[in-house]
Amino acid sequence: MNDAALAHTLAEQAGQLLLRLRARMPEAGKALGNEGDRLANALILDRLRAERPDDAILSEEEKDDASRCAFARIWVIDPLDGTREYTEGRDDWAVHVALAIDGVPSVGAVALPALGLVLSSDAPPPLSSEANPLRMLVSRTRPAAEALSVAETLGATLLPMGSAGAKAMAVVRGEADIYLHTGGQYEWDNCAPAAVAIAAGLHVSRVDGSPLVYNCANPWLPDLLICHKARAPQVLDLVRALTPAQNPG
Ligand SMILES: Nc1ncnc2c1ncn2[C@@H]1O[C@H](COP(=O)(O)O)[C@@H](OP(=O)(O)O)[C@H]1O
Ligand SMILES: [Mg+2]
Repeated sequence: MNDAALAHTLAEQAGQLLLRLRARMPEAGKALGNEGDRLANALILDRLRAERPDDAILSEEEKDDASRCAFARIWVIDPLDGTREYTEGRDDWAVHVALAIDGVPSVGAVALPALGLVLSSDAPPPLSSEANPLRMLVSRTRPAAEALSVAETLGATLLPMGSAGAKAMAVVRGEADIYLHTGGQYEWDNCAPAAVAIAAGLHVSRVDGSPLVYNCANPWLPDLLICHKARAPQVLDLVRALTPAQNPG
């Protein structure tokens, strides 16, 4: 099985496990989230260790191992992104399985199990046109101030949604136009979404316009922009205008 097929299979299987678990204990709240994180992580990591023993792994639910920084190939895993939404019985949660090679999000699969979908970098859907007014995704629990400000300037409609994967895939699927986030995320929150969005032909970057780089010693990767390529310069300019200029002296 090639890397893309493996990512797709693991995201899909973990998603099915999470759906079955939630059907068994729908009211369990935090305990459901913890159990979902643990079981989905075990499923993905057991299989990865068996099938790709020479690759490094970074997972939200696994103790980090500093030796990973020496590896060119690293699987970056979020077994359950949008844990809060998962426990609330909502649809906006995801499973992320990505492979970064030399820091680049090269292969990825994002399962949206409650929607019965797996989006993957080897077969992304065709892009649709932007809507008018633009539709802009923000976190439903902690919308970034910069995103709210940019949305107002663009006259964009706000779409609050949980999960970085669900939001990124909403742009890939043509359900929304811009996902702009600032203030905090880790590599596992955005690596698989970035891989799928790049393969789909979207603009994917940090909010300063630089590329998202993976397998850094510190996995903190706190901001991103995903949108149509033609829209990116305008959004990046608007974010820059909000960022206080650095004082060199
Ligand atoms: N300010 C922040 N600091 C750290 N992580 C953040 C964050 N904002 C969002 N995230 C993480 O990004 C994912 C999507 O968040 P949101 O739904 O608010 O957009 C969540 O992942 P998990 O559900 O895997 O913890 C959340 O923990
Ligand atoms: Mg996450």
